[in-house]
Amino acid sequence: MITVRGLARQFAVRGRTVDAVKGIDFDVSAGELVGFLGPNGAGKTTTLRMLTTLLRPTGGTGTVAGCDLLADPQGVRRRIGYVAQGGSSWPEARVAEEIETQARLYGLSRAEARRRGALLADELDLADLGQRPTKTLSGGQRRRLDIALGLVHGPELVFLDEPTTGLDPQSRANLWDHVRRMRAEQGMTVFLTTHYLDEADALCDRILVTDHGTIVAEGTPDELKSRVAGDAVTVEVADRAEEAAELAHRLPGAHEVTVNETTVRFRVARGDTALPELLRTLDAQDITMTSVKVNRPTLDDVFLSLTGRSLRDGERPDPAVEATHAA
Ligand SMILES: Nc1ncnc2c1ncn2[C@@H]1O[C@H](COP(=O)(O)OP(=O)(O)OP(=O)(O)O)[C@@H](O)[C@H]1O
Repeated sequence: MITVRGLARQFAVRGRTVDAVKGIDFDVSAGELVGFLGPNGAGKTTTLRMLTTLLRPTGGTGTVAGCDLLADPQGVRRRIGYVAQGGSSWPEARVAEEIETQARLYGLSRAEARRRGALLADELDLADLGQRPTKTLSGGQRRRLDIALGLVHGPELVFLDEPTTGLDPQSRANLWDHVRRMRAEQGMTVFLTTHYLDEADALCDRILVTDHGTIVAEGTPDELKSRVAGDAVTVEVADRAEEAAELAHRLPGAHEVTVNETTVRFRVARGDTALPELLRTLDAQDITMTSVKVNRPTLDDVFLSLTGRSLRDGERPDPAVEATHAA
């Protein structure tokens, strides 16, 4: 459904070149729900705008929904849905009217637009809001309307740009349910960008992890997590942390042992089975353990091990580039 090879985009910013996307390759099969995960500024939106033909690549080739990205952008546009970050509804229009109007813009007959609008409103819990002006909707309702508008012409492939940014946890979980159901019922292919690890984990069949304009890893959430070797164990001791770390180091399979003041951290294949032994050895040496925590690997650990940074750090954008955006 999507094939890209060497896809690249450069921007000229104040006499210098920004490589927003640096020649990426990937494939998405029909019916897959794929997440494009990365921190702010990684190149997610730029990639999405190229795939939806809103931005011309400066390098590479691609086929989207069976049409060549460069030779047949109109064919691509006809076959896809795109839900941008900011949404695309007219503030004064009523919800039902807005869905129908956009369906008509895609060439559906009035009857078909009405039928399709009612179906989507039903599926996305918008049926009771049909007469409300779109400007009065809550964040979650508005995102559901945005998605209805992106799907109104029955696309085989839909792109969602950070669909749940700014929503509360309840609305996010609700929206995930809707996306899953619509995918299951309509057999669509979904490609979404996100910087939420839990979203990628809960929703996606497969994840492409991106950073600084390149793809640094890809796989199912479980495959990616299994790349990080073992559980993360964090032990607090009353004192003598260096000695505790030495003892932790001797546990079978323990690795990446670090000490920070009274905290000892390490990784081990099974944290739950390693702990009783650690407790015994600490006890035998009269070292008091005050707390302990075992964490299963997360996608953030994957990102950290691949890039040396946490996705949660929230990188500061490049000020020169930001200034250009604002201008
Ligand atoms: N029109 C533009 N002109 C100049 N630089 C740009 C432009 N659009 C994006 N960039 C730069 O390209 C890089 C990638 O930006 P992009 O918006 O694709 O990242 P992102 O991963 O979508 O981030 P976010 O999660 O914040 O939306 C950033 O350094 C950004 O500042």
